[in-house]
Amino acid sequence: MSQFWPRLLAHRWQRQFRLLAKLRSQSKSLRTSSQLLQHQSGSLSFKLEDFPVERIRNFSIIAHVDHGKSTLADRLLEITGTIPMGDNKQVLDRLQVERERGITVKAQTASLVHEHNGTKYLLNLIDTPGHVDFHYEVSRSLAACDGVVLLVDANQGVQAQTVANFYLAFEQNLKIIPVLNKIDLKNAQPEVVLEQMRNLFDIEPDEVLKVISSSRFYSCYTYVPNPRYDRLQPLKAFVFDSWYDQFKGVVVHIAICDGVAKKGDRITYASSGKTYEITEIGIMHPTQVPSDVLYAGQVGYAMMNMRNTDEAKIGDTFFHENKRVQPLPGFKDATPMVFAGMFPTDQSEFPQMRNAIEKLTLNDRSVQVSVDNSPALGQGYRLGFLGLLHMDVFNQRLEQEFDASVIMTAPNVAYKMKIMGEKNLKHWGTDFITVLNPCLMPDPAIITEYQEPMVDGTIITPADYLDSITALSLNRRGQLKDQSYIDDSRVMLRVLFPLSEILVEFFDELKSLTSGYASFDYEDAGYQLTELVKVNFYLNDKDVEELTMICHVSRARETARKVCLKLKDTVPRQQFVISIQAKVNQKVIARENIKAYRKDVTAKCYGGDISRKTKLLKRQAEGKKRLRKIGNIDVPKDAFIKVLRK
Ligand SMILES: Nc1nc2c(ncn2[C@@H]2O[C@H](COP(=O)(O)OP(=O)(O)OP(=O)(O)O)[C@@H](O)[C@H]2O)c(=O)[nH]1
Repeated sequence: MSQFWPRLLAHRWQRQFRLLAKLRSQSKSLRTSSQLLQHQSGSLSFKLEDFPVERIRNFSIIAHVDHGKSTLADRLLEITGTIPMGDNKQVLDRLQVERERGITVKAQTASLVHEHNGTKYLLNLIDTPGHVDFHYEVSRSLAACDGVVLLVDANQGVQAQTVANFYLAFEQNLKIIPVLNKIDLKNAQPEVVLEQMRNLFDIEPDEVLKVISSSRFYSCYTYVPNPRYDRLQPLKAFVFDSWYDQFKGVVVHIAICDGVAKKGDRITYASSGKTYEITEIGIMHPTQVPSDVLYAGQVGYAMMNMRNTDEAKIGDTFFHENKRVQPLPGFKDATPMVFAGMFPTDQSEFPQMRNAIEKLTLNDRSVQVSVDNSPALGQGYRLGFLGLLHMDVFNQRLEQEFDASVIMTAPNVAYKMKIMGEKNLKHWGTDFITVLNPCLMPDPAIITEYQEPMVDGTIITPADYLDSITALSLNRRGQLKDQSYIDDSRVMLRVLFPLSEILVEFFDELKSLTSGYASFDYEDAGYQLTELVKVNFYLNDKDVEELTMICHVSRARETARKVCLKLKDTVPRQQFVISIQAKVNQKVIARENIKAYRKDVTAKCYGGDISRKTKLLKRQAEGKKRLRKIGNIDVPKDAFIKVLRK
């Protein structure tokens, strides 16, 4: 039945449905928040003034995926009476995408008060994501901390992200409190894991706290040093996160270094010189609770009637108007690894999509945004992400939090190319260009050198799988750099991979080869010389630009064949034969044919009902508007997406 519905109606209906689902999920999370707020009676039961820096502890919980960070945060919130005791599960994972996927994608802050040996402490804890794609969140959070709790699962042991997170904290000179978690599990091997920690991090077994569901954890914050700031100095506040609240506008997360910030204060941002009035200020307890004031060493949120989302620059410093202080160094920009085009499903929705992207990137500064245009998909953006999961989550958040309906093209990496010829140098403005969009790759005749992005991969695996992992790595053009045992039966491998080789299905293959026992993490390793080709696709000799791709010489034929087959399945038959070809430098490397088919929409109308025939022909004409004409071939717009999606 639905195939006879006008598409627009179906599209509207889908949007309505999404909106309804969104409202339902919002009211659910509002219920949870209001329960929490009721528990807090809407105000704080303590005074922030009573917490000088000596009685403040700011720390992050860091670990590999699923090692128990959010659960530990739940227990701490309960033990300190911040939330009622009960069946609390990952309370700080507030986003719908986090609840649905069961992973943390956004670092979340909570301030709590706990009494230890007769002294009350103000704890500010940050629950961080574990997945490599969100490591920017972790590194940003560490800027507001003096220490970290490094959690290790006693069953799984040290994993690839444990190593990455350890070094992140180590390089920032933070106090590391090692905690062995899940020691209640039947298969827990605390002795083996302690040995791994000694081998890899030089941490002695007696330095490690052993906990079951965090029951003994609460006292470990006493090992975190207190912040070294001064309440009596002029105000210096550091902005380490920001987000857009539908009702309240732009909200910033701040760490007060020196001085005191109060509601009504006029403050100036170091980077823009713009001045605002603080309209609300408070702490996350664990939801926003106004306190009207924040003192040196404390962490909280503030609102200041910003008109544009780009005014809340993460990494910025603010101070009292006319009382300028030396700003803090800020953050290094994230280096995007994967790029993809993003277009509205309907061009008339471009303004809504732009608005949604602006608001969401306020909460996720690791996304790089530039304007893009495609002949088939219209006006849109080219976005840079830290990985495929990051790209997927961003897409889902756009739909769930902003009701934006978007199309994403296939992901690609950024290649570098050296070009020659004076005319070309003038045209490009440089002899070394970065190509983010394969369509914009110059003619290979003027390219003298190709470079592709590389990553340093860390794989931790039981030794039994060593041979199959080595074979997989070689098949992905990996170069084995190092191999060492971290205990009697587990090995850590360092492999240099071309980034393009680990983007698609590598992780899944690794997991299935090792029955889920291997873990993988990677970091940027610069660029390396390579051999690349541009593959163009043609339908009856017409170039289909949006399918153009750049790949390694050795991969061209296999990739081209896959895309041709997918096109054959996706492009509807027409009244003539369609030839599909993939070419490199005008040489055909793969081809398929789609047989002719004569479609007569009026065929089912026997008899002479002319009005029915006219109606069918009119509907067919309307349908053509949604088609992209390539030469004389009508291709539905979603056919590209189906082909581009791997
Ligand atoms: N048996 C046992 N299970 C635990 C313990 N701590 C956490 N878990 C379980 O481990 C799973 C993962 O816990 P999370 O707290 O979501 O892990 P996480 O590190 O926050 O996960 P990401 O945010 O996705 O990286 C959940 O099913 C928890 O119930 C523990 O001490 N013992």
